[in-house]
Amino acid sequence: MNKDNIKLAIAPIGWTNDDMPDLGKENTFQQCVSEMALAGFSGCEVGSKYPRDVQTLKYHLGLRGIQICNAWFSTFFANGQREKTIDEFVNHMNFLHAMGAKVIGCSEQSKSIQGTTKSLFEEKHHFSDEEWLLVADGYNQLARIAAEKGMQVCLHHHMGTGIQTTAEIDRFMEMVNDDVWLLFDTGHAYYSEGSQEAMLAILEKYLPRINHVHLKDVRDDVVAEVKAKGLSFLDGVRKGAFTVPGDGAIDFRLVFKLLDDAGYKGWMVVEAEQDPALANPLEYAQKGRRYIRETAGI
Ligand SMILES: O=C1C[C@@H](O)[C@H](O)[C@@H](O)C1=O
Ligand SMILES: [Co+2]
Repeated sequence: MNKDNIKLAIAPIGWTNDDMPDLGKENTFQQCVSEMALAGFSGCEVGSKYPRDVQTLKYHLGLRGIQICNAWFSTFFANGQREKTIDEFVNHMNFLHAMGAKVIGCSEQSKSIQGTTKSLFEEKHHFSDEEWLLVADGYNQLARIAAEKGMQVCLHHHMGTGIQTTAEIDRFMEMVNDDVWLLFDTGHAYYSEGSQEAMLAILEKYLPRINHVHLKDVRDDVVAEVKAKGLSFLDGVRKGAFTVPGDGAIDFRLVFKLLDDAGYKGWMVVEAEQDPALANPLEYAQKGRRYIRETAGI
């Protein structure tokens, strides 16, 4: 890949899991960001253990040559919580802006089952026409607010949410304005659609609308178990559904080629939540970094 176009980051969720804070609770913020730098990354997203004071966070990241590229934001438009979502979004955006990030990765969490014990493949919510209108209108509004700060909003399609499948991503992207972008997550696309081809089809279709990329690999045998036993999203994470690029079923050479051919400019973030007691975060960060060097040439 063209190394002038790409910056490589890693998500802190491999050290301490924000969805299940008991996973990796022993890992400290400073250990996490030191190991990110040691593994060869120059950026990261924001985890629950990070200091939220801008000066303190900049100080610790500056020591290690790490930049903040994005932080997850949950929206609740379909639930009718428009004003509350927008108020919280403005605070979140201002924090990210102060940290120098350019994108704000959002996930529509109304009726999401990602943090519940519900069966991932059997009990997911499907938005009604009315809910879709609320979501699209809300995201158009967030994009307008972000543009005033010179920032961009992107939607994180996610397992267990109302915007998970190819059809749901299509519907969302058709309904929103062109200044709402897509955060493409390889792992969630593969997990949802069940094949490399379907995952790549989403990437190819939305290349001009993708402004942030999460690189997650998937272990097929764990996904099969989640399906067969009717397990939840979090059960799957604990069992190791996700891992770093090069350690699962996805052939990332095709992902990198599509992005490179399209002239993608921006961050690629290794994001591989699994149990840190089973997958040493530094070891896996190094493994993912090595694979990217060998396959993307960066
Ligand atoms: O971007 C993400 C953030 C996490 O909190 C989430 O559950 C994970 O799967 C993901 O893709
Ligand atoms: Co992600």
